[in-house]
Amino acid sequence: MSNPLLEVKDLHVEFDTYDGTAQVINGIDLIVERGETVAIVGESGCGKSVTVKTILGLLPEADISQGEILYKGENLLELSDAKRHARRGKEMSMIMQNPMSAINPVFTVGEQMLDVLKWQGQHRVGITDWVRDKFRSEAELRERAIDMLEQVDISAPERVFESYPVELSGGMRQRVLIAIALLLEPDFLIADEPGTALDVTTEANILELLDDIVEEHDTSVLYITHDLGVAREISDQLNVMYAGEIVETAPTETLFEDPQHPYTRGLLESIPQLSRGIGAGIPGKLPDYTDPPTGCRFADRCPHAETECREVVPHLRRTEPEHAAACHLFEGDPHLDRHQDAVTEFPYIGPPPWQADTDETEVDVR
Ligand SMILES: Nc1ncnc2c1ncn2[C@@H]1O[C@H](COP(=O)(O)OP(=O)(O)OP(=O)(O)O)[C@@H](O)[C@H]1O
Ligand code: NI
Repeated sequence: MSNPLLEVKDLHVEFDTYDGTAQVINGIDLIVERGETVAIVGESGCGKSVTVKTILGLLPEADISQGEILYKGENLLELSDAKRHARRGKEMSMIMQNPMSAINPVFTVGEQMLDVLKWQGQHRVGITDWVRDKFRSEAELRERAIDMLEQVDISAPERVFESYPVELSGGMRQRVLIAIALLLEPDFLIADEPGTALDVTTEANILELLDDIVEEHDTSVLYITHDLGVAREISDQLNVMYAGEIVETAPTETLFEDPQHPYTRGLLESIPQLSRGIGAGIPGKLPDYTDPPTGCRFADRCPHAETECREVVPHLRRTEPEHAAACHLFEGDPHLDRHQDAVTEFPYIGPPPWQADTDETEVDVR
């Protein structure tokens, strides 16, 4: 059977807020196979960052009320802080959403890179490695850091090595962050919207770069984005997230060819409006996490919602061998039939946007 690198099972994450308990993550299941790039897409506030920060153990204020996070078969939630920290150092690495907040402004790029090489690497290595690392000369470490800067396509690596973060452009800083994240050759890389702070061309470059590096080092990646186009480009498996739940998951191409959940379909249809943000094409907004709906969290925005949808939580279920959706329209065969009707009457579910384009072209030609 499969032996995934990461398996998140029925994860629930809550926060205490002034308005009460915010039930942000509501039973997420997630699998990252070895060597695979998995994306999570969803609109702003749907819980993407909370999910990845929980995986990395970076949210001490969060209450993880239920669930398991298995990494190489070991439940991270049961590990001591020290052990978790060690995993994070070598095996897992993260590229943060905001490059400026993730880099320390008072140290040069080089100082920060050397720091990672000297200290973080130590947690993971055996004693022989440790002794070897300890006596490895500063010059050697410097060489390795500069080599990594070169690998992320920084053309003047020596100069960047000596620079302070403020002296660099946003794109350059993001490259530096990628270099730092890859320094210890992690098995697992989490990238939380590494492109958001950048202009489109720079983002495309960064994506390409990440893709190359990941292939070369056989790294598994969990990639967070609110951009379906980006997710399509970079991922093998796609998870659509809505209000702290995974509402649909499938191999990326399958998901684009046969989107099933009404939310996914809404997202695909609103691609032309992406400049206004994902989800902007779907009327309504995310529910209040301190007072979430009883049934489907998307029901209020779903023109096809029925009584059952408002009363019963739809769980993620397999609809095809590699495809799962959390929607009552897909529960059992009779419901599948019901879905066939829904396809024609559902306002968001016309033909997918790219097919609509093709049809139009054909009409023009005639
Ligand atoms: N430490 C916290 N305490 C209380 N609520 C939090 C905390 N961190 C996040 N939240 C809430 O959890 C929800 C999900 O936030 P999250 O940052 O995961 O969204 P996101 O999907 O990453 O959005 P974006 O695309 O804007 O980054 C939000 O409503 C947010 O206010
Ligand atoms: Ni986020």
